[in-house]
Amino acid sequence: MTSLVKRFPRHFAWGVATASYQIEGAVNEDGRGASIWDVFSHTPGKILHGDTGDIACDHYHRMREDVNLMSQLGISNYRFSISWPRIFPMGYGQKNSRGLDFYDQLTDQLLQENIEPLVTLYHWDLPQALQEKGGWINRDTAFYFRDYAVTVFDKLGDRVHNWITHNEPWVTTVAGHIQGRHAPGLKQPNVARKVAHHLLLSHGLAVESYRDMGKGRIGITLNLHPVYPASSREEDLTAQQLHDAFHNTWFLDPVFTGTYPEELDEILPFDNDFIAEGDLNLIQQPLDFLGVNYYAPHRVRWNPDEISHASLVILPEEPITSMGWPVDAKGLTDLLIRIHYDYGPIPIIITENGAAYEDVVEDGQIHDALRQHYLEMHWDALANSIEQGVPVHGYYVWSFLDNFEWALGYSKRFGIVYVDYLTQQRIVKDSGLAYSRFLREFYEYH
Ligand SMILES: OC[C@@H]1[C@@H](O)[C@H](O)[C@@H](O)c2nc(CNc3ccccc3)cn21
Repeated sequence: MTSLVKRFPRHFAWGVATASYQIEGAVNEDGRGASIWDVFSHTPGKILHGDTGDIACDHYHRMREDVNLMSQLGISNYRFSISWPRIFPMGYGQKNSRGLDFYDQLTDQLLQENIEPLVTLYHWDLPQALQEKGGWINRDTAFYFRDYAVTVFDKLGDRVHNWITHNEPWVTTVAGHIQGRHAPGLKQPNVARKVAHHLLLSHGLAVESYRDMGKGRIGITLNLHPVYPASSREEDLTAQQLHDAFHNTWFLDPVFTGTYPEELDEILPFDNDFIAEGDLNLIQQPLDFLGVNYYAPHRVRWNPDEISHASLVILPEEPITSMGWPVDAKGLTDLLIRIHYDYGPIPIIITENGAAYEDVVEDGQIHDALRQHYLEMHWDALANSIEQGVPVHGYYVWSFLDNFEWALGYSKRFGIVYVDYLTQQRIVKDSGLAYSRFLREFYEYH
């Protein structure tokens, strides 16, 4: 392990990540408005076991304890998201000062513990009031997002200098509007291109506003996968191209080149009546970094019945996590090198990487060797990327705490800290202790 710390630059930002709806709870407190995830999780049949984020990790009431635990573990960077409906219960208009106060106090607590905040403005919890006006299908939502971002920049921008506009707009678009397995639960492929465009437009508007207000760094986080063909057959190579457009270049291209990939039109044709003059220039705002959420590669075979014309292939004997995702750290290196050579030397931050496994509490401990091994393999792959010239500036474990895993509720645990949801007790897992030891070695070496 010690040799690993030498392979990362001195100012590399090691951290942990969470998201508001997944950990906060307190959904009806201090003036918070409803989000689309409150509505979705309370809709029968949408979430495994009928779980909701009503309480989650009760982080809204345990914030100081949680920040203190990060500090005890030697964590010096924390990525969290802000709940838009805590700030604007109706999505726009009347601000909720008690909602702003929570994030103000969280920021101050982090800085007191010498933990650098990385703030995500949108991690899927759209105010329900905006969904009732069309949500991301409505172009107005992009401008409401800009106004929300400006309000948060104004409140926290003197102390928060690292910002992410959106977490995984692909998931909001596809899981939320095509597959229906995420909020708002729509199955309308014909609106997907418009939803993605409005999400990207809101990103560009927020970045443009930040350039007038702030002196820090701002980027976007995309969930990206290297895409490998299952064979060298022509149809599998075609599947690779279309799947890559659907999962990766649909969002990478507009953000970095101001264009949409032509391959996408084969699988999601659209009449571009929703693209206004200047939109793509706005979306292509220069960024300070690209956030990459990496969990696993995609190996694909041709399947015209799938929207991307590709099905995922899991090789026999290939190790998988309890999400069914392959464990392949080299995929991270392959992905970062591709981004670097296709989109230029944009600084990269791994804003999420982690694994869910079945955790068992034994004598008050959790011996999660598989998760620890997963993480260490990916740190090695990240070092390989840096050694091959990719400017990686940070890495955030998903997640600090076990939390509400969207449609899977509390059935999947990604945390390096175990949460007993009956008692809200936090127990640092072996992977969390290993991370702490690694961080200590890193800071001692540098
Ligand atoms: O699933 C684990 C995490 C999730 O808890 C985070 O909120 C989210 O940002 C997140 N993104 C991925 C990777 N992308 C993905 C999204 C939907 C289905 C499968 C993978 C994993 N995760």
